[in-house]
Amino acid sequence: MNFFDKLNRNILQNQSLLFVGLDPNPEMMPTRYESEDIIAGLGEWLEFIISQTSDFVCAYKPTLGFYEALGIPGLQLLQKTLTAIPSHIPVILDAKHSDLNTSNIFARTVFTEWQVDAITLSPYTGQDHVVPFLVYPDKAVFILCCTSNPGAEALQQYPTKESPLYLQIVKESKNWGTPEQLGLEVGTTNSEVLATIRGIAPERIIMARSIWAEGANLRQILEAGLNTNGDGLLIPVPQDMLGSPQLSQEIQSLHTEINQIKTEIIHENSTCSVWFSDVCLLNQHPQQNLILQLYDIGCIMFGNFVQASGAVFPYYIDLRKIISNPQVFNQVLTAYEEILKNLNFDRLAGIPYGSLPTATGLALRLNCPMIFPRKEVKAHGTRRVIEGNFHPGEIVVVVDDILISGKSVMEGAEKLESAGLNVNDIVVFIDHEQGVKDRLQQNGYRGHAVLTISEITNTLYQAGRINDEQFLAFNES
Ligand SMILES: O=c1ccn([C@@H]2O[C@H](COP(=O)(O)O)[C@@H](O)[C@H]2O)c(=O)[nH]1
Repeated sequence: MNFFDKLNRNILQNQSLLFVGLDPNPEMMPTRYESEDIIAGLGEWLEFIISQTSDFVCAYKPTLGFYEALGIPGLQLLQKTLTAIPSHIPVILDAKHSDLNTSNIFARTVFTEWQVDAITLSPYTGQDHVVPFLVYPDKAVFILCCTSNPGAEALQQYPTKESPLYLQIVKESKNWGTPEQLGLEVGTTNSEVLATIRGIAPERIIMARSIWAEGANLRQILEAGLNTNGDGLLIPVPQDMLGSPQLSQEIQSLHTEINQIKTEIIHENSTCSVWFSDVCLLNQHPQQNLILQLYDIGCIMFGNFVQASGAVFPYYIDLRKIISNPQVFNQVLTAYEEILKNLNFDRLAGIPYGSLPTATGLALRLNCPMIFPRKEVKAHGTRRVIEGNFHPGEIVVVVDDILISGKSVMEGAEKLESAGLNVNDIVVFIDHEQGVKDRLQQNGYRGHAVLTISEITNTLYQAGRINDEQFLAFNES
């Protein structure tokens, strides 16, 4: 199970957004654990913390620096701590790793040997540093966006309060990994900072830090940091509480208080009292992962977009972007392939320009000759309407990105037919619905689509990527 699912399962099971920092800090260790053997005392304390809190948290966060500071016995203690954490609870190793040169080997050690589920990283070395951690698909990273340390302000707020560096980190790091694999670490006592980050990154898990430093206003923190589904925010258990012999009771009452405020906030924010979506939250679309990735790389946009026909749609699909993301491109090709393998054809044709890379990828994968009808015929050279070799009478399957009115794909098919080729099937990635497949049928073509636009919007809504307003705008269009 991947980090994201493991985390969400614990959030649900323990009804908790709380996480516990496991810091073997001798300065914070309660006196009742003091002994000749400091490592043994710290170990007992950490085991007590885990046993008292495991029913009330969604994750643990051991801080590597505290273990390292204790030398080799400290790293042995880390192993003991990791063993003591129940295996169903995700572990976020707080390493703030920042060295590009050691990133490959460090990622391998923490994820395959220590088997932690996620790690915190410093953003300064950029995406190159993050990639070695993201090649482990079940694991995740948290990017340090800001800290509450007053001395850090000179950097974090630079160059201006309106456009500070820490917000640039949030914006930039969103391009580095999917929301399932990349979360944000936000250390702040200021709920406005949290609210601004939530506004920029509505889809990310935010791991809040330092919120208790100035006597936190829990309600403000939750209002600022929760996502539209009322989660997506991890709250630290206050450090002082971890020294208490009544830890279990204290964490339980904090847990109750948070859930109570959270319920109130969700209730207050549910502005849509009469409208119920018909999305079934239990059924996950088989292509959910791919849909979310397409959304995250900017292939699916919501807003008011004018189409070629002049009509305004509440969304725009730009599948041309997939060529810049080989991992998503590959998955898209696999989805087309699933349909193509059941069809009968001699050649494959892409509709320029958007679908030429896809058709090329499929031709290579299926070892099938490719051709394409030109969009405009050149006034010089061969003046060919169809590029590539073919024999009249052959069957050609047409591949395109999205069907809106069906005009572009049918124009392409007609050019192929006027050259003596036969087109029976048209395969697209997205069907806009509203009768376009029937229109193809009336013109003698069978239309096939990997996804319909409503499957996409339902999935995005269900996953919290789009809000009620965007979802409603789509359904009313
Ligand atoms: O969201 C969209 C809408 C349209 N396109 C482009 O238009 C054609 C499909 O439109 P028809 O009306 O079916 O001709 C499609 O091939 C795209 O090139 C788009 O990319 N995204």
